[in-house]
Amino acid sequence: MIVGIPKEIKNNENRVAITPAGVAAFVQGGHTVRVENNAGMGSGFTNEDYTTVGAEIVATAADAWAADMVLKVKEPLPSEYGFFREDLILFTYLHLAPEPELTRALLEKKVIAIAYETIQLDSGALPLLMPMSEVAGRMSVQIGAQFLEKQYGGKGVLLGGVPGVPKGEVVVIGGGIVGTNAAKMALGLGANVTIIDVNADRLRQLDDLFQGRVQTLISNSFNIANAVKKADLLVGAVLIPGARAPRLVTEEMVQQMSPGSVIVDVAIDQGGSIETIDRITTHDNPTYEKHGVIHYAVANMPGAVARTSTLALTNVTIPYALQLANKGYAQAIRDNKPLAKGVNVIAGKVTYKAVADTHNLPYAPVEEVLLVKN
Ligand SMILES: NC(=O)C1=CN([C@@H]2O[C@H](COP(=O)(O)OP(=O)(O)OC[C@H]3O[C@@H](n4cnc5c(N)ncnc54)[C@H](O)[C@@H]3O)[C@@H](O)[C@H]2O)C=CC1
Ligand SMILES: CC(=O)C(=O)O
Repeated sequence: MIVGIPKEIKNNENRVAITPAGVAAFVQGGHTVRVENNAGMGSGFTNEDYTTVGAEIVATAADAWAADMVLKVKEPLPSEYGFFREDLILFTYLHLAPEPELTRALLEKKVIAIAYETIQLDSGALPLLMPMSEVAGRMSVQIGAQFLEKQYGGKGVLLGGVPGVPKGEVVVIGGGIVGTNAAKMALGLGANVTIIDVNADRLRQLDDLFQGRVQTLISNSFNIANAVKKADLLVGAVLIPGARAPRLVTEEMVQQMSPGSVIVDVAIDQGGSIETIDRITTHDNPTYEKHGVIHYAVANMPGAVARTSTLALTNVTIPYALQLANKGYAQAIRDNKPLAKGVNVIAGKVTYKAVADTHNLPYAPVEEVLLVKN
């Protein structure tokens, strides 16, 4: 199989979908890997690092997309839709719920679109989202701490306080991977931390994990309103896999926050969980102010710490990509239930229910589509 690795083109997206170690594994399996010129530079991998282990360097994005399977990091942008074609295997983050146009383009061109973020183990864990959620969760607090500083427009609160002075209040909505990692960092800085989740069992686990050092609250609008009001830093970290993020924090709640507070909505890649977040921001221009509150809504946060993120991401994506290459997509999907859950679009059908429901499109189970297709 020919595997293509285009250079990422999203604003400040420095990650790349393969490392030299990944190339070596594909080449050992008898595959050809075409890496776009300088695709790895943002993560510290030179063209030579790739050619040494057997990759071909290709000059243009079109050359990299002319492959049987394209591995990427972020969802394709409109300028890349022209590379779609029938039976191209596209393995990447897709986040289709807030992306109707991308969904339509993948359907029309009958791409086999497999989303990292919906591959799911029987335990419910999302193994290809997890490492980037660890990164973004940790980053959310360091970013929030920075924007709380006066010179960045914040209210001038040090999250850990100092003896004799109140600590900062960090409120995290969603106690999964992002939320847990945000809480770890916030506690490490010495802040007061509240975690809100809809799943009471998850709150019990968090209470054990943090040995009572965080306040846990069940998610309802009353608890959210009270917690948001006192937050210096609010982190949005909810997820319903595949679906648009629920809007849990209303504009009225944001108006109750004190001026110079900061919101970091990590869940923006699934559409965002805060009503006043009405746009995706970029690393170049990461914040805007509304009701005196700083809003941060960057959808590719890990791109800023690309070396760490590329290594962490490819550790988990490449084993699945190798199965797709070694067995062919149909057999790989049949053999691997978690991988099958990653298939969002195939043969012009939406095969992930939450995506179909969000866009009011018919849903077709992937197993049924494969039966008809092959
Ligand atoms: N902006 C960025 O660069 C990045 C964004 N993300 C995104 O962060 C979000 C969170 O990801 P993970 O932590 O990995 O997900 P997760 O599945 O580990 O955790 C989500 C949590 O939200 C909770 N939840 C669901 N509905 C809720 C509600 N109504 N109220 C309160 N809690 C609720 C769930 O019970 C779960 O504990 C996802 O949208 C993910 O794609 C992840 C990495 C990077
Ligand atoms: C999860 C995701 O969208 C990212 O790492 O950019």
